[in-house]
Amino acid sequence: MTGKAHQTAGTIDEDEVARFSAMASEWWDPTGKFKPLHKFNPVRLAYIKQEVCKKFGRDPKASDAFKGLRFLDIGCGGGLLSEPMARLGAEVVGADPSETNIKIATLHMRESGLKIDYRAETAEDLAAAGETFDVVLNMEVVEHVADVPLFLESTGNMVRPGGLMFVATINRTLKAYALAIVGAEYVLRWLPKGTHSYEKLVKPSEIEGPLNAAGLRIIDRSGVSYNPVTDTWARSRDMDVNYMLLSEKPDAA
Ligand SMILES: C[S@@+](CC[C@H](N)C(=O)[O-])C[C@H]1O[C@@H](n2cnc3c(N)ncnc32)[C@H](O)[C@@H]1O
Ligand SMILES: [Mg+2]
Repeated sequence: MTGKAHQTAGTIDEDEVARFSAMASEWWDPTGKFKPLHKFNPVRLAYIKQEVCKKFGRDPKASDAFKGLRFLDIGCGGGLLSEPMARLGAEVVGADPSETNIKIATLHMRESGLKIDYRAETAEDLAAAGETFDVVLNMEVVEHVADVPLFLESTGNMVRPGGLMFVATINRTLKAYALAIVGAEYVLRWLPKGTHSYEKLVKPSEIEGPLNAAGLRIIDRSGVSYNPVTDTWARSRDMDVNYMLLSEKPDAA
């Protein structure tokens, strides 16, 4: 510790953003410090595809299933979600307060031959600019922000009527402390020590309240659980550790 005062501004916790910037070169290394996100990707991408296609009446088999839909990937990091969305035809804004992350994401997007609107901005900046989206992806970010209600309100307000928001995070339970912090950081070393702090973890009710206040309605809740035999993650009913919430904004009357 440096003894320096803990700096926060709006939803930004400077220590958190600096931690991600320092690891940014590893975003696209499936065996590096972001290995858990690479491992999560199949289950979360399948879920997003299924739910977006259901909501917007798209054919999940179509290569351009998301054509004409505008997505926000908030806290996009290196773009592990932005790229597959763009590949399905979505118009994607990827935003992250870390300039370093945005540089890495932009380089990788060019190598992939995709077009994504990457911005080093916060949710509150985008909301203040009046941006709106059909789908907001809010994945593994809420446990790293300085002001959870402001973050959820800002992202929630940007969902268009008839639109969706996906939130994924880690619950604040003893089981999550044992598995997602002690297990994943200290025993298995899947993540660098200090990646998650127990007191910053967020309970589902602490997400649902602010989302309801922003006019969203929760339509699905699921756990995401690890199977050590297959070394894969799958959706489950156990929300005690990793979980996802899907919410929708009702159509304008
Ligand atoms: C665990 S990563 C998740 C990356 C990406 N969403 C994914 O799931 O692949 C968390 C990201 O949140 C970003 N972040 C931290 N504070 C933020 C804030 N206040 N607003 C938006 N993003 C933030 C970090 O820079 C980092 O890229
Ligand atoms: Mg996390």
